[in-house]
Amino acid sequence: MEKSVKILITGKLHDVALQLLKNQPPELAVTEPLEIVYLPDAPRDVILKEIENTNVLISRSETDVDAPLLRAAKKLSVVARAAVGYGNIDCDMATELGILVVNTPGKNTNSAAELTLGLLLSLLRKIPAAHQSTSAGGWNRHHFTGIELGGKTIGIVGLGNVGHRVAKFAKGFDMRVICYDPYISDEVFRKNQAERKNTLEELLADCDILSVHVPLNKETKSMIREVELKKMRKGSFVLNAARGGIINEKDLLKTLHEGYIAGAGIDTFENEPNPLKELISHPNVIVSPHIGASTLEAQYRIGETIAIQVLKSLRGEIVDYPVNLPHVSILGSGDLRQFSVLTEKTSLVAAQIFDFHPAILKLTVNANVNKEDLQILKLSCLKGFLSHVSDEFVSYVNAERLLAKRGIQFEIELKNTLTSKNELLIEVFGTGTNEKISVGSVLYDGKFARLCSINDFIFEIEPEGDLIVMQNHDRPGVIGDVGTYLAKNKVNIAQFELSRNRRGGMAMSLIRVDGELETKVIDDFRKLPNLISAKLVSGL
Ligand SMILES: NC(=O)C1=CN([C@@H]2O[C@H](COP(=O)(O)OP(=O)(O)OC[C@H]3O[C@@H](n4cnc5c(N)ncnc54)[C@H](O)[C@@H]3O)[C@@H](O)[C@H]2O)C=CC1
Ligand SMILES: O=C(O)C(=O)COP(=O)(O)O
Repeated sequence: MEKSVKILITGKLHDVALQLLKNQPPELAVTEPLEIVYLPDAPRDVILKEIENTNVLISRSETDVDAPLLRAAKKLSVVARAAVGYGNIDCDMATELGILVVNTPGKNTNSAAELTLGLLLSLLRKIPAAHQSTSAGGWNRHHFTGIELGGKTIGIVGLGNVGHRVAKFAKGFDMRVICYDPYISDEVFRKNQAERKNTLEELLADCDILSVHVPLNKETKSMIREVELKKMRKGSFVLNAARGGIINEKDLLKTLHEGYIAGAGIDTFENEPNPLKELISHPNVIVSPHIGASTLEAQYRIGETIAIQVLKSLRGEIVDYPVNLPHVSILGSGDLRQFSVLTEKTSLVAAQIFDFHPAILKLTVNANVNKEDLQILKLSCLKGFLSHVSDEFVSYVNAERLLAKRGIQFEIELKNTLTSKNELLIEVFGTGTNEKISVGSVLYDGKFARLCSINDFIFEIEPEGDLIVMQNHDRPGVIGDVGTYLAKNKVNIAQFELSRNRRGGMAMSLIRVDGELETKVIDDFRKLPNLISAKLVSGL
């Protein structure tokens, strides 16, 4: 029976995602059948059980993808976060286990920013309370006198996707916008017409409304405590549509009780789905149940993007939004993709032919690629090498860590001497003198891949299927013996390439065979006359 790939979905997804996974467009089609298990409201114990044989997990913020869950997953290769914030995923553990984490940045930006403004207007114009009173038959116009946004100063912490959109909307309300974000350039501030504040303290002292739009991490957890809140002017307002805990909830509650902070609009809480009761029921607090991303439009974009990320990862392609991969700019580049496949195969050849303890793995690239693209070639090289020498599951995600664990040094060199073809050389050095092997390959026209050298021997052979790498004395009859032996064992030769250093000297042959070679066949092959060595290279 054909092996299927299990995709477990533990959060509500737009139907477009399910349809894309079920009816894959030809350019994203995967070979194995997909078993889609859609459990948007499953409790933890059910998820823990289901995860065991899951290959891909798609989740939203309610699923804690923590170390116990990741460890319980025996076959997991991708965690797809159908949104932006991935604080609910133990990315370090995922990396350790070689699991790729992807997300969908930018797809819910507008929705999150609109909700932030919605909370702000609701808060300053007391809309929810006015609604409640009026719909209950009341008509109390004086009680609901509010405050205008126009002319007020909003202090934004984090001028990223959501922050800059909030800034734009706030400008539309004639607000003054000031921001604190130490990680972005002056240019971005200028583009967003946001006044830069160099410290959080400066921002707090100068705003009427504080809105946080940073990820929750060690640095931002409780970055706004009582002491920070009290640096704001008395009667200021705060908004949190980012993550619960960025503004310390107990401290916020205290300043609300004291009347120091006039009100708060909150979408995200420290303890979801059971937020602090006193906070959510405070008369000056307006709340929503983490719905910043919950619009039809955002969910459509997220659903579409996450399904594409999952299909790309299953096809072994580079995904657009990796969370725990070094950034690579390979996107859409077919040539680079072919070149990275060739790099992996060349490295796999190298890994199968050296017979010393490796100390250094070196990749030399002679091609028209930029420095960022080199990163993907590096990972391909490490993956190819380690998938043969390591028993652990090797992926782009954990390849660097696994190499470091083995104490093997990695070197990389980029030469840009040729533009018409992409060449690469992989060298493995041992600790002793003369302990060195090198394997070279070339990609012609972005599609024709050839292995072209092993040490000083020159070839032109397709890196496909199984190869016998044979060293022999350059004497008459060797090729005949090899042909007869393989034919006797019903092994068909797909390609035979012979190279020698000098007449009557040493020769090396690469024999590409159809099908997989049995161990016994290669063991007996080594006993043929005039052979020095014969190595089997498989998995190409
Ligand atoms: N309520 C909801 O449903 C939603 C919540 N979010 C939350 O909002 C956060 C922001 O989302 P995006 O704008 O898309 O992310 P982003 O990554 O585009 O922006 C985050 C910004 O915060 C800045 N930053 C990081 N650490 C900082 C620090 N210590 N001090 C000041 N600035 C800092 C970064 O430089 C970056 O510019 C997400 O991490 C997510 O947790 C996002 C979308 C929906
Ligand atoms: O994008 C984010 O960070 C969000 O908070 C949205 O999360 P959700 O998809 O609603 O679980």
